[in-house]
Amino acid sequence: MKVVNVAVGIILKASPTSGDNVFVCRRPTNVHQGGKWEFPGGKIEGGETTEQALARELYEEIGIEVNSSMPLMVIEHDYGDKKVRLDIHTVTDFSGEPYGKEGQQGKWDSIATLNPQDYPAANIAIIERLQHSC
Ligand SMILES: Nc1nc2c([nH]c(=O)n2[C@@H]2O[C@H](COP(=O)(O)OP(=O)(O)OP(=O)(O)O)[C@@H](O)[C@H]2O)c(=O)[nH]1
Ligand SMILES: [Mg+2]
Repeated sequence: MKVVNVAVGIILKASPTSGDNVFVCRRPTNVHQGGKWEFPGGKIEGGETTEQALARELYEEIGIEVNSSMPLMVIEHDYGDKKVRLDIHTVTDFSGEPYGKEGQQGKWDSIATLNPQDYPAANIAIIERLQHSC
């Protein structure tokens, strides 16, 4: 099965006033892993670098402009119906206020209390990594 390459952004608030420090979105019900929460991002298109895809997807999906990003980890996961390779980057330096630009739900949430069950299975390792470093 072909692997789908995906750029994923962990959008971190520089100085959170409450515990809410990461921006997450809800996947529409009619798509792969629909209804689950996710870190915004999407498929890397032919000819794009991961950084270019990340910047494009984050502008399209949540309306922010990425100024810089840092590679965090890569996860490969086989869902049975689909194989994905997630190239995950943290983004702390961006312009604009993120929102669900495609009509999807979007919110700031607290890393410490993210529930992996609300996310696609590939995200369990991401959430563990984030929770162990905060
Ligand atoms: N964006 C995103 N995708 C994820 C995450 N975890 C995860 O398994 N995926 C999977 O990565 C794949 C591609 O992501 P996507 O559906 O956002 O791609 P996209 O924005 O280009 O969508 P489109 O092709 O409908 O425009 C999906 O199969 C999705 O289930 C995550 O945290 N964020
Ligand atoms: Mg997407």
